[in-house]
Amino acid sequence: MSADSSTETGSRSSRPLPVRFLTPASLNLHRVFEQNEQRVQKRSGGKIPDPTRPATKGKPRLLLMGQRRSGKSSISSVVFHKLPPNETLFLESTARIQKDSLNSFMEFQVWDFPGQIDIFENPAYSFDLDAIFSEVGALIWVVDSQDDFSEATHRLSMVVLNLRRDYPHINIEVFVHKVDALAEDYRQDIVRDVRMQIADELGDNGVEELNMRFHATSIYDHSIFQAFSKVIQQLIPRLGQLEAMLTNLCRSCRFEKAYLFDVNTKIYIATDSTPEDMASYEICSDYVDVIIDFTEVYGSWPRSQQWRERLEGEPWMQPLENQVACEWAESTMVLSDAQRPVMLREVDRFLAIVAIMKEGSYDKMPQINMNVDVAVKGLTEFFEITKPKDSQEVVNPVLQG
Ligand SMILES: Nc1nc2c(ncn2[C@@H]2O[C@H](COP(=O)(O)OP(=O)(O)OP(=O)(O)O)[C@@H](O)[C@H]2O)c(=O)[nH]1
Repeated sequence: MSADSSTETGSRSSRPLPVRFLTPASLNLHRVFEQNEQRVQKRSGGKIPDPTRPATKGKPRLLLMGQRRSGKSSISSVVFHKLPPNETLFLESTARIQKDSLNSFMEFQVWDFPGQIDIFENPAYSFDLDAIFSEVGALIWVVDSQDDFSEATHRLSMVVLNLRRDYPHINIEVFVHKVDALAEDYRQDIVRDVRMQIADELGDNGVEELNMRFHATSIYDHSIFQAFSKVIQQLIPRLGQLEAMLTNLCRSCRFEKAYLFDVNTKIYIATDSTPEDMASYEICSDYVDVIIDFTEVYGSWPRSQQWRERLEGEPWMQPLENQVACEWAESTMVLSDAQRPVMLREVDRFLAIVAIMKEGSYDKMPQINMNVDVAVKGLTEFFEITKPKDSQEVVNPVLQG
């Protein structure tokens, strides 16, 4: 879609909005980097992803591990291949490690491990641990919350004990999964139980610090995308600077909330510093869906194609040769219930800024668009600066029994 698809309903507020102009000076990223370094260290407890460390040297790898039928393949299929959640009922059990290379804003791989294989204990299999764990960005351990999870927590504890000496940098993320069957109030109780079981097991083995994060997830709502967003954000060097840019944009444009989305997966790779809430993520994520559906029907392509195919080919808003050239995609819509405009602006072929604006700010769209232009330039420069120098894939053969 090349044109602005702005629509507006309801009355506009006459109250003038103090929309500030961002200037190109805001693009002095090196200065911004320095200013924010301390703040980021404080917020992340000193654990900033270091772009030079081995885990992110090549294509970062996400490992999906856990018990049989815990939902690993379903998660991968729903998040990265747009499989409708109901269709995961027909997925077959994974027999071998499934390696998926994803061509997204950042190149990374997802390895789906068969639940029945215990790579540390099963003598029938011989694994080159270095080939598996040396390039890992995060190990995602999936626990089925609808099942007895004592075996799952025990196996995770064994994995942690086996990995901590040789691969201490690996981020371990625990997805307490299938929480859709649990009442809202009960979900955090289950997460707490899982956490306590793991803490007890590790404590019995002399490990006091529980160096992992827990997420309540389900493929039937947005929680799985939110959890993956957190996982991916750990892999982004200088995430704090991205957040600072979005916070700056929110202040200058009076946005309530802004996200930088990977449109293909609907993972958000950064947001501003205001507290995160599921509702705003859902609105923005659904808006990405609307725009994608709309462009499939009315976009600049000769025929409707799958989004994935387009991403692998031309940029998402590439105009046809015989059409008037457009430089980017943008869209604004006013939600009829809350009178709050939502806007989307393409950053590059993979990324888009999606923001919820304050009521009445639609009147200020020209200034807002100019500020967003500056932010887009800043983001483009950010990714240029932080692009890994040596992003060539390191091929590590994995021995399978
Ligand atoms: N209710 C519910 N069911 C889920 C969810 N995620 C996955 N499932 C179901 O769990 C079952 C097993 O899912 P799989 O993705 O095949 O599990 P797996 O961990 O890959 O299993 P293995 O390949 O045997 O290791 C399927 O019937 C899915 O539909 C979820 O969030 N909620």
